[in-house]
Amino acid sequence: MSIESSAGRAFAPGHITGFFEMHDDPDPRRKGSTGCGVVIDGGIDTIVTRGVGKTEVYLDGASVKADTTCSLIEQLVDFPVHVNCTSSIPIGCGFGASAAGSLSTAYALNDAFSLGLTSNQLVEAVHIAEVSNGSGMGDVEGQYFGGVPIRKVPGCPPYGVLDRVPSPSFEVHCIVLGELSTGSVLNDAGLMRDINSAGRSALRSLLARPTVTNFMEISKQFTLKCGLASDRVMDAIEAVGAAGGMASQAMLGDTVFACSVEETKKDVFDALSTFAEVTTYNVTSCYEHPVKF
Ligand SMILES: Nc1ncnc2c1ncn2[C@@H]1O[C@H](COP(=O)(O)OP(=O)(O)OP(=O)(O)O)[C@@H](O)[C@H]1O
Ligand SMILES: CC(C)(CO)[C@@H](O)C(=O)[O-]
Repeated sequence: MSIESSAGRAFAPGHITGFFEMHDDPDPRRKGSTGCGVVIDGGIDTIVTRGVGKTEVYLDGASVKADTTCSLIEQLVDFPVHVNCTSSIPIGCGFGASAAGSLSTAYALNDAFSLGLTSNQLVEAVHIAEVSNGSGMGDVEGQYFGGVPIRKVPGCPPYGVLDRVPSPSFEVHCIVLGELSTGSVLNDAGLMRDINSAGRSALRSLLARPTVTNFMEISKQFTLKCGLASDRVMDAIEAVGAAGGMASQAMLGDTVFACSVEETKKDVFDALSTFAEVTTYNVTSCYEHPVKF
């Protein structure tokens, strides 16, 4: 329901990718990534109203360029929109912020202006905006699916095929050490060859044993193979391992995400704290059970 006439509000969660493979295709709906990640309870909360003159996007109070969100809006409506995003995830650090900002905008527009679109139609519009701007390749599919989504076939519905690592809810602890531009990695053909070959075998291994522990282990192996990690990222991953937890690099960011069983949670948190401020998010999932990886 709209919060007032011609205003809409929606939240979309962040998504951290552990490993991925890119798939090119002339049809943007089929172009995208396969891989696996986690959907977190931090994300972007967006309010939209009809704009005056031109579309404007504000993020945490400041005006931003937001090309992805602007291309999404152009697909859905033919009038200017005022977009006000509030984020509880870092931007440009591997949390899928461009997709979360665009997906929340899509839901809010659908509500505010009674567009009558389904979730799949909104996801398709965001997916097209993401791949045509090179800001993401599969985050939006993960975000709408939730939990620990496995992207088995690239693209938006009905082309993309998703599944999930079955798991109760658990926490992920994150540290951001810097920024990594998604575009600069995706446009580097040499780097992408290594990433794609590592991503393909990672997906095969995960599907053979789809558990959170295996996801974390495979993501770490992927991080080691594709060489995107800074020294500090590698040191933090090692420190978490020594503290009894599991950690990997958030793709594509200069960011580490970690999880652990209850017994080592404090040690893992303390280990990460020596590198940077730790933010803890919850990964919601399909069933409830005391966490036991
Ligand atoms: N509605 C929005 N809210 C926030 N950022 C947005 C929005 N639309 C577009 N953006 C832009 O997305 C960029 C961040 O995207 P980028 O792909 O670099 O990282 P990310 O989406 O946070 O992480 P990932 O590496 O997981 O894709 C920022 O420059 C920001 O301006
Ligand atoms: C390309 C990517 C790793 C970073 O944005 C992510 O969008 C994904 O998993 O497709």
